[in-house]
Amino acid sequence: MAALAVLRSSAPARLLSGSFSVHRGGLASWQHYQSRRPFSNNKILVELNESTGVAVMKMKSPPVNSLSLDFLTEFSISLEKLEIDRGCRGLILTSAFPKIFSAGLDITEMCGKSAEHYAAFWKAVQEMWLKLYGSNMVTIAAVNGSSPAGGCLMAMCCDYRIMADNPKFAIGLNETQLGIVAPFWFKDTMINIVGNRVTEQSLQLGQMYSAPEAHKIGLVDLLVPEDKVQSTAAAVMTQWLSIPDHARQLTKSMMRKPTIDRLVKQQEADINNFVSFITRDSIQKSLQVYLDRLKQKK
Ligand SMILES: CCCCCCCCCC/C=C\CC(=O)SCCNC(=O)CCNC(=O)[C@H](O)C(C)(C)COP(=O)(O)OP(=O)(O)OC[C@H]1O[C@@H](n2cnc3c(N)ncnc32)[C@H](O)[C@@H]1OP(=O)(O)O
Repeated sequence: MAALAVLRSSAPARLLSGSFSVHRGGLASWQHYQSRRPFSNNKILVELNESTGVAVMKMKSPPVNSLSLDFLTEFSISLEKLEIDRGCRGLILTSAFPKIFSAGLDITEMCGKSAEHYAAFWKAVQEMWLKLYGSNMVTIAAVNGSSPAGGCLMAMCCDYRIMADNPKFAIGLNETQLGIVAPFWFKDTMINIVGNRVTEQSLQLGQMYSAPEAHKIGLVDLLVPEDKVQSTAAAVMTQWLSIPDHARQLTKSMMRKPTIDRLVKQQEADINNFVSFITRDSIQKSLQVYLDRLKQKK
């Protein structure tokens, strides 16, 4: 968080516009952030409304917004651009697809690859979490579909979660169902929202909650009809933005810094843990079985 605060205060918006090709239009128009990365397929669509200072980030990586290395890299770059843009105070994170917010980490990135690949992938997951959980902006997740594991983590990083009121949509940290273990910073993020007891049970059972259940345990803050998710997110954003930025940001930092610092202090060790865990034969087998089941379910 401190690092992001420094970035924000030291990088003038003029520099950002020049470096990253941010095109600004009239007051009422939406701005499109174009990524220049050659490997980018534009898996993330960002629209910044200059008059409100609110950006809507839509995840658009078919079929299910799984978090691949490319996706995570593009996500972190997009987020950093917004973070250093003084014209942007709030971020609404949502999905371009009805029914799926995000399927979580891309399981194919964790199967049959090299140790170097796993290390790079895990670093990208860490960076996504550090940037989103540590953001100075007001962040609201407009959860318009199911959101298991890494998808749930993304939503949990936000300041407020609004979910479509559909019992078919599920959210939760289901890692144990895949035979893997949510790392301590996933666990800490969840504890900070729903407390220790609910987190312990959820993580051990790999529990997925329907939208109404998630609301009941406080994992999501508000349920609204599917067609009202975006408009409600915008209305809630207006409320949050009525608080002076400096006071809200310092309060957010005070609440989240200890959790963030815990990972920052052991980022390398956490990558090594991940690599040695994911390269075990038994874990590779579990993931492959899970993936095969997913593909066969049709
Ligand atoms: C000691 C401590 C050490 C710590 C070590 C750390 C260990 C690792 C920790 C990892 C942390 C987080 C893990 C994750 O995030 S794992 C991902 C978990 N996600 C899931 O379980 C979701 C699985 N997907 C679904 O449930 C469904 O797909 C859906 C999202 C509900 C959507 O359903 P649908 O019916 O609309 O679509 P479906 O036909 O199922 O899927 C379409 C195609 O997409 C493929 N797919 C789905 N999810 C993923 C995914 N997460 N990764 C890769 N691919 C995915 C699916 O296989 C279909 O493919 P195809 O069309 O058949 O080819």
